Amino acid sequence: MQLFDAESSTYTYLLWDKDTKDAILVDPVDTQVDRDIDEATKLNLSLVYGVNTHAHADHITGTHLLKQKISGLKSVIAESSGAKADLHVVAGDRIFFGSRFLSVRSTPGHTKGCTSYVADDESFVLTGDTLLIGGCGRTDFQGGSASTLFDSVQSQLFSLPPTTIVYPAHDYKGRTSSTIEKELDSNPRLGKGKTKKEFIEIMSNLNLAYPKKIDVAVPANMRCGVPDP
Ligand SMILES: N[C@@H](CCC(=O)N[C@@H](CSS)C(=O)NCC(=O)O)C(=O)O
Ligand SMILES: [Fe+2]
Repeated sequence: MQLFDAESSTYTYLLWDKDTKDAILVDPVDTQVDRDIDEATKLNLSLVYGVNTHAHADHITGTHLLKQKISGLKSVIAESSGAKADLHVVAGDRIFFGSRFLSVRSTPGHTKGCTSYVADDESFVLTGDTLLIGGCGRTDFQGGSASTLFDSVQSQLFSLPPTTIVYPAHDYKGRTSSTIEKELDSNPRLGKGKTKKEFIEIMSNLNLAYPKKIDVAVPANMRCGVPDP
């Protein structure tokens, strides 16, 4: 299930095993944790993990609040993020919920710890801010690198089956999903025909304002969403 936070344009994903009802939330937002828990409760699910694709810069993750509200729930993030969590994952790991799992792919570039999570049957991939619909995450802070992001997308995401559905952590234009094929064919920043040199040039001329909450969000997210003491 895809859930949306309008303030930060963030997509949160609720995934579950339909037999065991074990469930996980990927990229929960602090202000939406009660909504997320309500959705899980309505479906009689048991939340086992709160997973982040990276230490977000634009909002505080909901993993800290989820841990406070759901007994036994564990937070998860990539070891390479340097952020605190109960469980640190590396490329090739599997995050199980019931008999279903997500495979961990390391996709640095937007941040140095960015991770994408691929469904066990490769039917979809949660790309975080690495690959957005018709775009990609910015590379101008948190150890970002356009060269690294280009390599991550080419090697770790464009190698997935063309039919794999792309579910990003954000969209700012109301779009909900894409596919690997569509992004390969027509992503204007790094789709077919775009060289790494062209991509680096594009990324160095985005001229985006810094996220409004960056100074609060990044330190909190490095503590798994614990707000400033
Ligand atoms: N205006 C928003 C922040 C928008 C932004 O910078 N988005 C990030 C993803 S959140 S770290 C991004 O990578 N955008 C790429 C793009 O091309 O838009 C705010 O103030 O929070
Ligand atoms: Fe981000």
